[in-house]
Amino acid sequence: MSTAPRPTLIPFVKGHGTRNDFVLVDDRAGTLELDAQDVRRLTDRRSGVGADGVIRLAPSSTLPEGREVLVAEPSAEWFMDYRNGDGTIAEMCGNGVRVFAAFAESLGLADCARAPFVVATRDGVKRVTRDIDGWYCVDMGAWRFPGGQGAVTDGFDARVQAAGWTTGRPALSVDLGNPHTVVAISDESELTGLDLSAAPLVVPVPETGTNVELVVPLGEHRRDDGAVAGRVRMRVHERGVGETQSCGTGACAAALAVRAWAGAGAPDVWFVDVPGGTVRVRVLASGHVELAGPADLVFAGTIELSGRP
Ligand SMILES: N[C@@H](CCC[C@H](N)C(=O)O)C(=O)O
Repeated sequence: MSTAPRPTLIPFVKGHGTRNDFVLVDDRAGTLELDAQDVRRLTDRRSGVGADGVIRLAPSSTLPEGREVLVAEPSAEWFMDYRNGDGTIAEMCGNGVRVFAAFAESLGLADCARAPFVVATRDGVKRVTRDIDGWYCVDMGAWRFPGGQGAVTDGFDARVQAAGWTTGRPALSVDLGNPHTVVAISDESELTGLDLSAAPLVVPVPETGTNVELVVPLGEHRRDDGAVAGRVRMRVHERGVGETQSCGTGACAAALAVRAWAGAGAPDVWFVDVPGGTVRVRVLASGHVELAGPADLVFAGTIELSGRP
């Protein structure tokens, strides 16, 4: 075991995507070990930087999951090592991967307006581009309803009970690499008034936990280009974090669930309004789903990580 003291002054950049916020750490050397306690220290909103999660940028070759990705996609040089605020590891983060791309651009590792940036994640490869409005578009890959075709036919395979509800309501599980459970709320004032300070109960209890999206379908509208798009309002309680202002994989899950409930002929493009802004979800003919939205880097600093109890 090495006796060399690890560096305790960690430079970081703070970023967010529709106010889902992250501490970004540049570990191009691939030598920084962040444990769960470090993550909780970084994300603490009073004694740390404050964020929903931590994202470490590291060479894919330095992590087993990264090496696995490199076999299939040798250009996926950089790995998005995402951790929830409570220190747990999650497979994927949709807002995070956009912010990761903006961070990589700031380090000169990518130019998403010129060529897709190929990111290695625990959910495989994600390709990120930047459009003329400055939004980052991510091919999030394949998605599925774990309840199978039955879930699509019946529309539901689970029940969710939020605080104040006397009983569970029908919900749909959606797998975006990480787990989601989507429940529809009929009116916006009920959604606004919901107490999400505790995780809603989900039955059957998901083995590895779940992110819960509470959504109000807002109907469909014709856009200027003639295409029809759907709109959804959403609040989310994230596994390993609590209520957040936005969740990119959650927005994809919400759009996919509402589209399935709407039945044949439902639009492929959905705008998802979250407390922190709006993102766009597009269901692609390839069977993949695309997430688009802003990504902002807001400040940089250095934080002391020593003095662990
Ligand atoms: N905010 C993220 C999702 C982060 C991971 C999630 N909390 C989980 O544990 O699965 C997003 O934008 O997708």
